[in-house]
Amino acid sequence: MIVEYIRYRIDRAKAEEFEAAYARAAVPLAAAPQCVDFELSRCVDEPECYILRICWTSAEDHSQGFRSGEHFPAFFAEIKPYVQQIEEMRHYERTPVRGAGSSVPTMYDWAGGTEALENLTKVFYGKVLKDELLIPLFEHMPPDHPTWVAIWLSEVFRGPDRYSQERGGYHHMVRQHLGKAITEAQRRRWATLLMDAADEVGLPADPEFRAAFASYIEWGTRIALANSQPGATPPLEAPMPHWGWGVAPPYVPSK
Ligand code: HEM
Repeated sequence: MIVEYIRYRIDRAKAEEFEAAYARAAVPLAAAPQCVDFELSRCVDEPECYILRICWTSAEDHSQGFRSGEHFPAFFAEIKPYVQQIEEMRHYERTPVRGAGSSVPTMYDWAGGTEALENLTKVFYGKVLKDELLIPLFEHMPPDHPTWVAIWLSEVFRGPDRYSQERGGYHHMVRQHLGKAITEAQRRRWATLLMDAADEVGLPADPEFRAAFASYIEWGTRIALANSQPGATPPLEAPMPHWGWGVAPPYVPSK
């Protein structure tokens, strides 16, 4: 992916016209398969200055694919009158320095932290040990298993990285599922009992949290099942997965 920055200096009297032209140009831009996303911002301190950021799948895709593609003529027709006002138009490579801020709470905090997740797994494994489909897999589990799963979930949901620091991270976890030959019926029961436990211990029940939580559990259980099949050779080293809110961040009423 490559980021293109285009800086404009637009006469204040033309600002409204310029923004309207870009709103129209956004339609063919959004339709172009080479375009990842884009955003036009106006400078608060110097309102004549605008910056357009466009992420392209690659510099070549932009210069060759988009410019000779079917969406370019409609895009260019709208912005052509402003080409003379461009002060900079260049591609930038992204660096690894990036991240999310803390304006949105982590799923870990929203869930209630380690205590809430430990409570969840305690109640959950109580159910597992009474379930005839799951007992064969878990009857010999060590007593601290629920705690370690809670510590894993805490780290996945952006809480403390204790599973990595104290247990061996992804490398340790992935090996626990190898050779277990988990069936689809067992996977589904595992996920269902976890959701029952979430209700029972009062994990936040808002649609946003439960949707994000369930999506991790669906993903994780499917991976556990795949990794557990006879002959499966999953990578034994990989970064710790982290899960966020996805398309629906938590609903916080405005004050
Ligand atoms: C999101 C899904 C899942 C997560 C996050 C998860 C997490 C974990 C973790 C962290 C461990 C190692 C705990 C430790 O460090 O001691 C583990 C072990 C294990 N998991 Fe999972 N797991 C998932 C899905 C499943 C499913 C679907 C099954 C079977 C239906 C399963 C069966 C097991 C078993 C049998 C062990 C070994 C228990 C033992 O030590 O005897 N897991 N899991």
